Amino acid sequence: MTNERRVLVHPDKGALAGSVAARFITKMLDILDDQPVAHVVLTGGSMAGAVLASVAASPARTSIDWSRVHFWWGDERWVPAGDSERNDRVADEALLDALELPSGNVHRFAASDAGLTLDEAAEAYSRELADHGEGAEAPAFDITFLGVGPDGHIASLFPHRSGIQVADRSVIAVRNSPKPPPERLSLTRPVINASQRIWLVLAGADKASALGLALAGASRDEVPVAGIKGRRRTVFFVDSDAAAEVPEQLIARDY
Ligand SMILES: O=C(O)[C@H](O)[C@@H](O)[C@H](O)[C@H](O)COP(=O)(O)O
Repeated sequence: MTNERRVLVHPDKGALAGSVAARFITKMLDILDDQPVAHVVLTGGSMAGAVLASVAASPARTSIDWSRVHFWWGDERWVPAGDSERNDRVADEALLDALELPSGNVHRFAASDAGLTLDEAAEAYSRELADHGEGAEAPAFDITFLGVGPDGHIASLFPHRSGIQVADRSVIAVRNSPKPPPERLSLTRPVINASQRIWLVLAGADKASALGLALAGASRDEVPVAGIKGRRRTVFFVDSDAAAEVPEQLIARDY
């Protein structure tokens, strides 16, 4: 097995969501065969919603003992609980509401109306990560999903901002985000890269340039996704529009 980054191209968004959902269910079964608990990081964005909705719609999802799965988020927007702008709303509506999960398995970032400052909320999530880290600052996540912005941002780590360079903490408070809302919470790059598997899901022509640059060796300061690599596997699941600028030798077509 190689730890090189791989790009799997699908004909369109529907095929992409279905393929990632099917692989997720299969991989979760494998992981839970080998270990008592799995840790999964979720993301916001439309493709993440489509993947999770496809998991929810799959009859095979009942074969997973979801009580052994812990869900975390890569980033969150600093808005009130339940706000339609929150990244956890995407996951709740697409999948989590349909699963009978113990509440202790769902690890949300604090909401802006929880009575904490942004910095306190970052510290609270750091502590929660460490509580499940078995001695490390965070769990070695089994699967981390990431969306990628047209500017190459992942989680709330944006180009030419200090967040992508932070390595001394697991969670940062983000202010003046170039994408609204301005205040956010985000995992840092080292914690994301400590994941066993990182699955990036991207669709659309507006992602082609960022993906092409990242795979061609751009700096993480310029294109944050360029700095992302999991311990065992890093897979870019993309549609053909997003793949337009990927070097041909890196492409595997999944159809
Ligand atoms: O916090 C956010 O603003 C979003 O979560 C964002 O980071 C998203 O993940 C990417 O922009 C990809 O989104 P799409 O899948 O909708 O293109």
